[in-house]
Amino acid sequence: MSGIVVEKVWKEYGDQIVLEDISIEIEDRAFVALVGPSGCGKTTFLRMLLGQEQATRGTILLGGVPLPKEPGPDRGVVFQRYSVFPHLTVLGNVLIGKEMTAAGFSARLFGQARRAAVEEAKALIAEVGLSHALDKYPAQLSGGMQQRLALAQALIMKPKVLLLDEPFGALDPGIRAEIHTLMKRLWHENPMTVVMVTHDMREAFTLATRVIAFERLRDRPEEKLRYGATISRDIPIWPPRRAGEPSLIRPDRDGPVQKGQ
Ligand SMILES: Nc1ncnc2c1ncn2[C@@H]1O[C@H](COP(=O)(O)OP(=O)(O)OP(=O)(O)O)[C@@H](O)[C@H]1O
Repeated sequence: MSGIVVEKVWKEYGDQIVLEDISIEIEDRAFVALVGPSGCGKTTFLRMLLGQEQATRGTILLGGVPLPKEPGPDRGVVFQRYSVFPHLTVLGNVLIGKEMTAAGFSARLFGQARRAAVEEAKALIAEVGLSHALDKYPAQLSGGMQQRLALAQALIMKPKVLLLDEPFGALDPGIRAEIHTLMKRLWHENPMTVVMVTHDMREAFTLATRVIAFERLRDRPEEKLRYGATISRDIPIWPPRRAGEPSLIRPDRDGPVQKGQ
């Protein structure tokens, strides 16, 4: 199970309260979009889910158990940029997670284990439409291709939760629409919960099952540093989208997406 429960979470840096009293239940297989003004703490929240930052107060549960205090293979992440390793090829970038976990310190796989990992990586690379670029390096790829690669790199570890920090924010509108279709397909096909930070409301409403807005509700100058952002809106998408299920009302918009679309 990949549901997330956030209970009375606060995040403070020194005197500055970034997030205050956040409580939310994110159901298994949801696709949550986090929106809100710049600097209100969306990335900080995502980094807490990743395990890169710890809550100052409160608890976060993943699948009913406390979140480990460091990033792990159960949580994949894709940033707006720099998610992939520049010195590894497309294939190398997708294989690296498997190599690191299976082979530990030497970061090498051998024999049958390597062949199986290469096959799995190639299948995933095909899923994201990069089969023709197996031996290319990230610098030789367009921005959209790099983000497709970053998705494949995260997904090979079969994360319970995929965390996306404005992953498509730097892409041109046409490329962005294509990658949205891919993202929908990946969410329908992989048993994971997705939490995505975005500035783009259209993107939020195109992809998500639920849109959560963070906001600093009290913003008097004298209180500026002593109040953090909290959840100001929690909007379920209607008609509802459900992972892996065609929608009776809007199958073209909300149902599983065919490969090649
Ligand atoms: N490691 C840190 N140390 C101190 N302050 C930090 C740290 N990380 C973030 N902050 C502060 O926390 C606040 C929220 O930052 P965060 O990046 O989470 O906001 P955001 O909503 O993601 O912003 P944006 O939409 O512009 O990316 C900012 O005031 C930032 O300066």
